[in-house]
Amino acid sequence: MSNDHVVALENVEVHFESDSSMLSRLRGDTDIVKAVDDVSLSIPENDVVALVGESGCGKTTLGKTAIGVQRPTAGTVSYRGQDIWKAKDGEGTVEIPFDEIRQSLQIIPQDPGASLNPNKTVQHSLEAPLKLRKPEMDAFDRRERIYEMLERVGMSPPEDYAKRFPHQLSGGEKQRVALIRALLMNPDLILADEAVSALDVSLRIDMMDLMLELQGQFNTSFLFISHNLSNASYVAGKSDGRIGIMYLGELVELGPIDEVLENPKHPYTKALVWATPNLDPDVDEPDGSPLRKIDVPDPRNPPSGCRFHTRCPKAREACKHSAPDAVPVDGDDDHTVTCFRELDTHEYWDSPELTDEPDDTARLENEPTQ
Ligand SMILES: Nc1ncnc2c1ncn2[C@@H]1O[C@H](COP(=O)(O)OP(=O)(O)OP(=O)(O)O)[C@@H](O)[C@H]1O
Repeated sequence: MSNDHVVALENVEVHFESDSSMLSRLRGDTDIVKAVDDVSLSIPENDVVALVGESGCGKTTLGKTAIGVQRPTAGTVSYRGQDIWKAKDGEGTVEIPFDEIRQSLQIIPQDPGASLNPNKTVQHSLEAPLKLRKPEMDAFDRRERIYEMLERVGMSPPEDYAKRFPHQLSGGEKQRVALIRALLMNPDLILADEAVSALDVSLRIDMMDLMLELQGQFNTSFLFISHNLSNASYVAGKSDGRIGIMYLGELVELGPIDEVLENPKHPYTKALVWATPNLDPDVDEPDGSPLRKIDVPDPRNPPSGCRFHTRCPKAREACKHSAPDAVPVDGDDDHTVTCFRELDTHEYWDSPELTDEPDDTARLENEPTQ
C-alpha cells in the first residue's frame, strides 16, 4: 500500500449487533446492522473529501473508522501504510505507534459543546493538545499560540475568549474552539462530522470558509460529513476536492466534485442533485419521480442485490439478484460508481424493468445476494 495516502480504507465493513443483550444473544436473535459495507477509500495529503447521504447511511461510522476510532469488522484501515489496528494490537512490525496515529487523525464532532469540558475555560481546553504535542513549550508560548489561533478564527479579543467557559460561547464559537483544538494537534486529517449542521445558515458559509482556509494553511486533509448536498458541494467545490455519495452503508459514487455534479451516474446521486435546486445542475429532469419509494429500507435487513433497487427508478430484475461493484465512469478511475448501467454489456440491459412493488417485497429475506 502506498505511504502517500494519509489514510486508506480497503474493503471495510463495520457491522453492529443491533440488540446485544445477553438474552437475545442466547436466543440467537440479534440483528446485524451493516453500517458500512465493503467500502474502499483513500485520502492523500491535502485532500478534501465530502461524504453525503441520508441519516443512518453510515457516514459517521465510516468517518470514525477512517480516523481509527471505530474498529472495522472486516477490511483494513491504514495510516501512511501502517495498519492502524495492527499498530493498536502490537501485531507484526509496527512502524507507527497507535498513539501517534490517533494524534494525527482528529475530529470536530457533531456537537462540539458536548466535547468541551463545561468546567474548563477555553484556554484550559486548548492547552491540553499543546502540552501533548509540544511538551517543550513553556506556559507563556502556549498562551501566545492559543491567542494567535483564537485571533485567526475571528475570536477577538483573544484574552477575553480564552477566559470563557463553554456556556459563554455561541454554537459557532464552540465549533471554532473545536477546530483550533483539532489543529493544535498538527493533524494530517480532520474528520468534520456534520460540523456546520447545527449553525444558522448565515454562519455555515463562514465556518466552511474558515475550515478551508485553515486546511490550506495547515496542509491538513479533511473528511467532511454532511447529510446536505449543498454544504458538501460547497466544501468540495471550493477546495477542488472529491465527493462521495453513501447509501445504506455503501459508497455508491465517488469522484471529483465537478465531475460528479455535472455527470452524476448513480440514480441515487442524480436524485440528490436534482433535489438540491441551488446546485443548478445540468441533470435531466427525471421523467417521473426521481425515486420509486420514499422510505429508506431498514439497515438491519437491507434489500438484496443492489441495495438501492427498491427505490431506484431505473431498477430492473437483475438489480434484485446481484450487487454491482464500483466501476470507473468512462474509463476514469477517479470517478467510480456502483451501478450496472455503467456496464454496456451487463445482463441488466436484457432484464425486465421492475414495476412498483408492495413494500414488503423490498425486504425479501431469502433472495440471493450474490
Ligand atoms: N454502536 C452502534 N451499535 C449499533 N448500531 C449502530 C451503532 N452505531 C451506529 N449504528 C447504526 O448504524 C447505522 C449507521 O449509523 P451512522 O451514525 O454511521 O449513520 P449516519 O449516516 O452518520 O447518520 P446520521 O446522519 O443520522 O448521524 C445506523 O442504522 C445506526 O443506527
